[in-house]
Amino acid sequence: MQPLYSVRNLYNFVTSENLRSIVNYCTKVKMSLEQAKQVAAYRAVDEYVKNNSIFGVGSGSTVVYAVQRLSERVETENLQVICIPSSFQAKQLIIKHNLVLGELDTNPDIDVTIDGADEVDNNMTLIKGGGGCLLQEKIVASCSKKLIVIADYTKDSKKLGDHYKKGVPIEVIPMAYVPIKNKITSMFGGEIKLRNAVAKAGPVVTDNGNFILDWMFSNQDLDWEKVNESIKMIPGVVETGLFVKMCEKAYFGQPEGTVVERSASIIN
Ligand SMILES: O=C[C@H](O)[C@H](O)[C@H](O)COP(=O)(O)O
Repeated sequence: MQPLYSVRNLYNFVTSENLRSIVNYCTKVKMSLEQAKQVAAYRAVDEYVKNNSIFGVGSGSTVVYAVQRLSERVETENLQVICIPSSFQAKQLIIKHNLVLGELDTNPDIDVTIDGADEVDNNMTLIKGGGGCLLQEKIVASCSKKLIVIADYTKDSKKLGDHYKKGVPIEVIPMAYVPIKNKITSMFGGEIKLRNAVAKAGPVVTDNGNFILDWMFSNQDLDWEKVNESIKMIPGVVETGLFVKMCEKAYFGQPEGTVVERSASIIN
C-alpha cells in the first residue's frame, strides 16, 4: 500500500491550480513584509535624520530601505550626513548610494543609529544578529545618542521567543565555542547550535573572523540584563545579540502600510 504522504500523492494534490494559489499567497505575504519594512524605515529616517549629523547605519534587509530613503533625502534636501557602518553590508550600502562614509576613529559620537532587529519585546529588549552582524552593531549603537529600530510586524513580541525561534546569537572566538556552549546551557538551560554557513562548508565566519552560536533558550522569563552580563563574562564570548536598555524607539511596519511605534519612555 502506498503511504498517504508519498511523492505521487503530493504531486496529485498539488495541481497547477492550487500551486498557483500557494505561490500567489506566498508572494502576497512577501510583498506585505517588504512594504512593512519600507514604511517603518522611511518613517524613522524622516523623523530622526537631521542635517549636519552623524548617522549610524545598521545591518539587514530592513536597513536597505533606510539607506534608500536617506539617499533620496540627501539628494532632494542637500543634507550633510556622515554615515558610520555597522557591518560590511552596511558599508557597501553607503558606498552604493554615494553617501559619505565615516568611521568611529574620526566620528566616535553618533547622533542616531537606525537598525533592524530580529525581535523586540515589551521592555524594548532586542534580539539582534540574525544576519551575524551583532558585534559591530552593538559597538555602533553604544556610540549613538539614540538607537531607533525599524522592523516589520512579525518582530513585535511581548516576550523574547514569542515569534523569533532561532534564539539569541552569540559571537565567540572559534577555539572556545565548545566550552562556551557547555557553560551557557549549564547556567541557563536551552540548546545551542553552532551556526552553519549556507554557501560555504562549515560554520558562518563573521565580519570579525569569529563564530556564531545560536542559543535556543527554554525560559522566556529570564532577566535579560543579568543573562547578558553573565554570558559576556565567559572567556571567549565576544558579544551577545541581546540589546538591553539600548533602544529608544521602535517602528513596526504593518501589513496594510501603517506604522506602529513603541517608545522606551512609555515602558520604563
Ligand atoms: O545581524 C543582523 C542584524 O542584527 C539585523 O539587523 C537583524 O537580523 C534584522 O534583520 P532584518 O532587517 O533583515 O530582519
